[in-house]
Amino acid sequence: MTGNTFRTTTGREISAVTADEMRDVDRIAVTEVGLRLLQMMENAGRILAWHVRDVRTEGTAVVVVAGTGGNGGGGMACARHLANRAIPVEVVVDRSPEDLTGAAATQHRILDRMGVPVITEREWVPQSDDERVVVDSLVGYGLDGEVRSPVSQLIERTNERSGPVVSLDVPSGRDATTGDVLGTAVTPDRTVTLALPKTGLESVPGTLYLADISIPQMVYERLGIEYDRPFGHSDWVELER
Ligand SMILES: NC(=O)C1=CN([C@@H]2O[C@H](COP(=O)(O)OP(=O)(O)OC[C@H]3O[C@@H](n4cnc5c(N)ncnc54)[C@H](O)[C@@H]3O)[C@@H](O)[C@H]2O)[C@@H](O)CC1
Ligand SMILES: [K+]
Repeated sequence: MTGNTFRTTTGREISAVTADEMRDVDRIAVTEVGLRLLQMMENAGRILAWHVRDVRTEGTAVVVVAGTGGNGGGGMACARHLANRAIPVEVVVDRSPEDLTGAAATQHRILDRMGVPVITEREWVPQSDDERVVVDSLVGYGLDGEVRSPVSQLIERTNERSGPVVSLDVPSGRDATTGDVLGTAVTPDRTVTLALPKTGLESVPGTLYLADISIPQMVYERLGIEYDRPFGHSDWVELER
């Protein structure tokens, strides 16, 4: 990242945004364009599921570790798309499902009706030889400070896994704007960030992909953010490290 831009592996320049700028993008997309959170989340979850299938070795199961916000909702949508392809998937939520609200509660209810196993942090005691792919959808740009328990434990357990780790939007525990590790953070093999790359992703390890969640150019124009439609044939682009 130079200045405030990343480059795609095909040489296109892409603006990077801070967490506050991304919150503004989210807000304008909803209030001025009328996009709903569940629509953007569905794009996130579906493209994340593609990347999980891309890293997964045939026959390996997946565990999605989900928070209670938009990031968690994206992870649960991803779990649904994997279950629809008969890929063994289990969801670990960082508190009892009854405490989920909004979009995360909607995603959870669907998984529950589909019979996708959803367990709590206390019930997730992974074996050391657990080769499963771990999807990190605990927290994205909504991290409000040092990571608190039980999220900190879930981050540690995710890092102890030997299987591949895919983070949604921002590796949990990293400040989306500065990239600082706030206590502890997931070390991903790949990060699938949404709409525009976050400035804090510059020093994050692993490969980095940008996913299209259907936010139109007019939102960026409204906010004075340089944006020239990075998505062509594919729903995602790889960003240079
Ligand atoms: N346009 C966009 O950028 C969109 C973003 N979406 C997703 O929504 C996320 C933002 O959603 P939210 O604003 O709900 O926030 P997040 O989902 O990023 O974070 C909130 C969650 O993190 C937990 N949390 C926050 N600070 C914590 C701390 N210090 N210690 C422990 N837990 C902590 C909260 O309890 C909650 O579970 C993005 O990162 C992205 O993944 C998608 O839903 C689609 C639209
Ligand atoms: K995350």
